[in-house]
Amino acid sequence: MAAPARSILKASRSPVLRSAFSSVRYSSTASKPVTLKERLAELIPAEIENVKKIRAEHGKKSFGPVIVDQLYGGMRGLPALIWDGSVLDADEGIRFRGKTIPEIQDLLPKAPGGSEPLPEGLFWLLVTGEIPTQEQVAELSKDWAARSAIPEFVEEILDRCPPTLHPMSQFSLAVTALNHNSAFAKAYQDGVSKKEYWGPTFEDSMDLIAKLPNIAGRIYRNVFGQGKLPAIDASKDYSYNLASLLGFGDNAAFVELLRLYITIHSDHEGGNVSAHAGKLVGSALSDPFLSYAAALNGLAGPLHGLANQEVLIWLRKMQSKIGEDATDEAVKEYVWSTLKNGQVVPGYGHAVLRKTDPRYTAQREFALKHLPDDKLFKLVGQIYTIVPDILLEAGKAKNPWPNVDAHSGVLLAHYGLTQMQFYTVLFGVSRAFGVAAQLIWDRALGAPLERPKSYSSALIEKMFHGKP
Ligand SMILES: CC(=O)SCCNC(=O)CCNC(=O)[C@H](O)C(C)(C)COP(=O)(O)OP(=O)(O)OC[C@H]1O[C@@H](n2cnc3c(N)ncnc32)[C@H](O)[C@@H]1OP(=O)(O)O
Ligand SMILES: O=C([O-])CC(=O)C(=O)O
Repeated sequence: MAAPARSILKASRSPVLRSAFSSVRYSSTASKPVTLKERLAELIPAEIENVKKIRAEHGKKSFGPVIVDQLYGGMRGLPALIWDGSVLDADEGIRFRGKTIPEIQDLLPKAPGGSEPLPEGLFWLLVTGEIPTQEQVAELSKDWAARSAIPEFVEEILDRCPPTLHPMSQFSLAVTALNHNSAFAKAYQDGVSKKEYWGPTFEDSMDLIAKLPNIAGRIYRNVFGQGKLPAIDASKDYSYNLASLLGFGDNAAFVELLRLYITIHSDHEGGNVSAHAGKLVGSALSDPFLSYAAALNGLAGPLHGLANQEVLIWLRKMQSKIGEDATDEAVKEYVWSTLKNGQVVPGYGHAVLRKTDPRYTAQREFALKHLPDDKLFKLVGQIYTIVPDILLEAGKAKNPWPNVDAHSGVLLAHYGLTQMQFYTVLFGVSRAFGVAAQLIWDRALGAPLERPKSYSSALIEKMFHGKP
């Protein structure tokens, strides 16, 4: 993050943002840790006041002009959204509540014997701005395990899907169907006051996250014929259970990989397609299941989350064309042929980032530790030395460096999760953490219906006709 943005965060009056930099709050009662919902209930009133104050002091201040190119250019750089869980700096990459990936790897609680952060802790951090205790994280694992069962009719929906239906479409169907039991939808019908929206949103968000492993596991086993689903183990953490549902519970390194994977894919500020889709749909007071299904439909696009599937397909095609131990020259030729065919190099470039994605680096470090001799990992490393120069020479991409998707599939494939059509489902499990955290805050802070202004080209021509 750029230095001014960092100091703004540090100087923030927001109790939530400020707490990311201050010491951890522990329970006053020794026997029972403060739950996430209790902590939220403590934080919300002060944050409501804080937002009021910001709007009173700065509400009429400008971020600068909006130019016509931004309307035609996918709104790049247009300041348009509030998103509290994370902020992205073009050069440094993502910070979760002010913390870099190496910092959260260091600070968040780990599983016994593990060295990667537990995603439960990341969710706590996204929601509260605070690093939870080991006990609080263990309570969250238990809570999610207790909420993890999916209704029988959702199981039936998944079982009836043809295996040829893409796993992301199945995922979105199942998440949409969870709205059947939405606490928010019910509370709204029952006439809940606006001030209470956050409570049922919190319950739905917790249910959503908790149920995703069972949905993902069922899709994986149905589509790829991997046999019966085991039961969730209430004594284990979220990532262990997800790994177990996929059939990899006895592989400790894979479980660690999932802990890292879910943590780093969780949030990438608010303007990316999936996060924004979730927030936008949530602004109509659609419940968290409907909102997150919208996010998943965006994540399923090849320029966004599906790129992790595309990377593996591209790498495998490359290997079959030029062999496993190809020379740099052969790789260069293959990359150029991709560009000359009018295709993008998947896993490279980014709408905001302008340097190597720190999530790529975190995954590379995991690979160096656990699978340094994997052939596909070596190819990924070789490509890193080749693609940026080619993209620069081609002269179009603003960012020639790799993003998170350039590395994730290689790690999953190493442990035997080779079905790349499934990869974006795992991304979707993780991204729910960030979208859900913001949905809770949006409802707590009374975020309004989103409705930006659009213009026709004819009107733009008329507005600026004859003006320099
Ligand atoms: C989780 C995530 O969502 S991370 C991103 C995952 N997506 C990918 O990896 C797909 C490959 N990358 C891309 O397509 C792009 O870099 C995106 C979609 C991520 C960002 O798009 P933009 O913000 O429009 O990028 P940018 O401004 O650099 O694009 C300018 C031009 O360079 C091209 N370009 C950008 N990245 C690449 C690439 N990796 N390979 C080839 N061309 C590229 C764009 O297609 C565009 O071409 P055009 O002028 O003919 O339309
Ligand atoms: O930030 C973006 O535009 C894309 C995204 O979600 C990510 O990189 O994780």
